[in-house]
Amino acid sequence: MYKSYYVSVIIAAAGMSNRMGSKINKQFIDIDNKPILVHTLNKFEQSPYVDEIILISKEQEVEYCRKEIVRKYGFKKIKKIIRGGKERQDSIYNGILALDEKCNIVLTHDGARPFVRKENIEDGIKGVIEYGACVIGVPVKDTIKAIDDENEVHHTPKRSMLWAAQTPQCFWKRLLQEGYEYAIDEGIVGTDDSSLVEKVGHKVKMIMGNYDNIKITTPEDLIIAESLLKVDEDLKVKQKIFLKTK
Ligand SMILES: Nc1ccn([C@@H]2O[C@H](COP(=O)(O)OP(=O)(O)OP(=O)(O)O)[C@@H](O)[C@H]2O)c(=O)n1
Ligand SMILES: C[C@](O)(CO)[C@H](O)COP(=O)(O)O
Repeated sequence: MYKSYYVSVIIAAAGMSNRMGSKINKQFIDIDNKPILVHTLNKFEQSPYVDEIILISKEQEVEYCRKEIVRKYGFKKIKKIIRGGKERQDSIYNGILALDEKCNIVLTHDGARPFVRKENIEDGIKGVIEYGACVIGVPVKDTIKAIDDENEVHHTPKRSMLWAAQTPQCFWKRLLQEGYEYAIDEGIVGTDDSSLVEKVGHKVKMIMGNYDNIKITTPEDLIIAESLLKVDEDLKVKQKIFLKTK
């Protein structure tokens, strides 16, 4: 369907895992007997719309990723393993510099979001073709308060206008590059890729994702992750029983 496009995915896996407090990079922790990062990479490897994956890793983990992730699990679409930088933004920028010259659509994704669905990947690519830039996200469920330096509530934004941004975040390559170059020139640091593209003045469309596309950040997220996998397994068993009885 998208054969005239070359879709690259940058997977950021070079963080410090400070909030997880784990001795090893949180992305190497097993859930359902496989590292979190392997679950994430599988989703993109299996998408027929993805042409290449650029994996961003800490310098001292590049060899580990090559042997224990790429070779061991037989990933074919991972074309390069690139070292990350201090912030997520620096890591993604290193990935942008390493993209194949044929690339015209880029999806950025957190290695720590293993529950991305194939529909999110497809919706993201469609979103780029239609709008130029889009982010997968979900409407927030809590009431959000903006606070001041004294921790006093400054104001309460209207909840119906608030969405939580997830990844994948998806762009024409030239828009993403423009956003990142502008951020470097102006010294802007954002917590996601979209915010940099927004700063240049480009419109970014928000696309409905799923509440289970969590970013594994703190220890309790591991418990949630195991439960989500169990729900997945239960569903598969139910589907098999359903198909057998049909
Ligand atoms: N310099 C960095 C920082 C983050 N990431 C990646 O970006 C994703 C989202 O970041 P986050 O969940 O915040 O991971 P960490 O930075 O590792 O977490 P913490 O802030 O708790 O240290 C993760 O997959 C992480 O590995 C990265 O590639 N390079
Ligand atoms: C990109 C992101 O996952 C969107 O929710 C998020 O902003 C990453 O932030 P973090 O500070 O690296 O957790």
